[in-house]
Amino acid sequence: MIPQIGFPDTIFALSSGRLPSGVAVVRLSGAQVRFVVETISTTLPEPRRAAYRQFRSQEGELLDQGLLLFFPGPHSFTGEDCAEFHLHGGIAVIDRFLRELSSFEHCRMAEPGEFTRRAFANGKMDLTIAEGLADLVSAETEGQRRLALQVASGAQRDLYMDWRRELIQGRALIEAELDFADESDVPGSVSTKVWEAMKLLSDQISRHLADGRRAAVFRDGLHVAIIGAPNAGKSSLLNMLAGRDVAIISEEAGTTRDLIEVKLDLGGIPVFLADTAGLREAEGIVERMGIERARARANSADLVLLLEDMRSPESVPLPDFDGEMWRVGNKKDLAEPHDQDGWRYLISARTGQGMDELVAAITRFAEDKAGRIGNVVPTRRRHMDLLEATVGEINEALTQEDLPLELRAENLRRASQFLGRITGDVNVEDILDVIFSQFCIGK
Ligand SMILES: Nc1nc2c(ncn2[C@@H]2O[C@H](COP(=O)(O)OP(=O)(O)OP(=O)(O)O)[C@@H](O)[C@H]2O)c(=O)[nH]1
Ligand SMILES: [K+]
Ligand SMILES: [Mg+2]
Repeated sequence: MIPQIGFPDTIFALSSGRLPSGVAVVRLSGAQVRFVVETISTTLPEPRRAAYRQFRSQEGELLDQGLLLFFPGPHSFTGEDCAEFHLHGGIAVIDRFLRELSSFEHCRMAEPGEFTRRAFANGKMDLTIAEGLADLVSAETEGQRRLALQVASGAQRDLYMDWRRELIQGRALIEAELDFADESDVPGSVSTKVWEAMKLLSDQISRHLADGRRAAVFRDGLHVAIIGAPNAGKSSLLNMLAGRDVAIISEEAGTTRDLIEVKLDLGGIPVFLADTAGLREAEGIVERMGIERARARANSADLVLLLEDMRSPESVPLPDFDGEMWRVGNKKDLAEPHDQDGWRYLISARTGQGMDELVAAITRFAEDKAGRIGNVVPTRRRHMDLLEATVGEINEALTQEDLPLELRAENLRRASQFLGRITGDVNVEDILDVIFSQFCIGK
């Protein structure tokens, strides 16, 4: 049985979404749960079975009626006694119910992520699984959901624990060789094998880091900027791709002054698409500022769509940009056949011609950037930093061949500690606040 770490407070929160809603779930965890449940609904229901009950205040006033579930510790999400009240999702209902819970001694509202933090403290999950759950709750695209689920199901933890075991074993072999050096007839033979294995491990972690840099696109999204001369049809293209009237369109050159951004979901990848001010020698200060923003945005984009009116492509002062840029010819509906040279894609932002091809191409570009989901990848900056530190230690051990073996074994020890910090097996007290504060309340 997992020993329960004694938290003094019983915590509760609205764990379901925004009110009003059909049903709202209020979750509790802690030592007072049995008492609270018995007081509000007279008796404790059978463990893990939904019971239909009336819920009453300590003064006997009817608060609501609905389903109640009781999960005795340690076989619960947090490892403590837990309960769930399924209430009517009215603002006043929930407000009154939460006030009632606060009136119990040692009961208080949970902090963001506090349920999961208790689950971690009680050995119910490692840190990567906790983080995967947070990502699962906040996943907005299919790609994010699949990555988060992979992490939440423990694939990342298993991989890092394997690597850590390998490091610990390597170090143990080297230390054994040191201890028994005099008796060994072929000194150095064991450690040679260990260093070979460590080289393979270091390469494997480096590849994993490279996959992680690609997969960051799932989290941070792909940034696409539409630039071009005034009246090329940039805002028309943005509206067409967004499927709604986000930006003002007019025949007046210089309509758009500010950056206008929409978020699309292309192939499960979040794509941030920005409409920008038309590039020209502007008279007015506001337009000049808008053009400055357009350039800055194009410079930091993963992909730039340079939009041109096919009938009269004007050369615009291009931002100096070394990323991917596609020339896209617009107003195909108005253009003559001989106007059609020199563009990668031809579209009409008014009629929608060529739009499917363009969207498919941006989606392919995003997918290439992100790599395939399937490999386990590090999903957070925190993982990347610690993995880089791990590789750094291993490589130091590998390259410092003239150093005494003790010191090189010490590098391996530090490497395994860095890995242990990812899963939370090695002292992580200092970072727990940061990690769990990013969760939502009620999780
Ligand atoms: N016929 C036709 N008209 C278009 C097309 N795309 C845009 N237009 C028209 O061209 C004019 C300018 O379009 P906008 O989308 O405002 O152009 P813009 O590039 O955002 O212009 P600025 O914000 O001023 O830089 C509007 O009158 C649009 O209706 C197209 O594919 N076909
Ligand atoms: K315009
Ligand atoms: Mg515009």
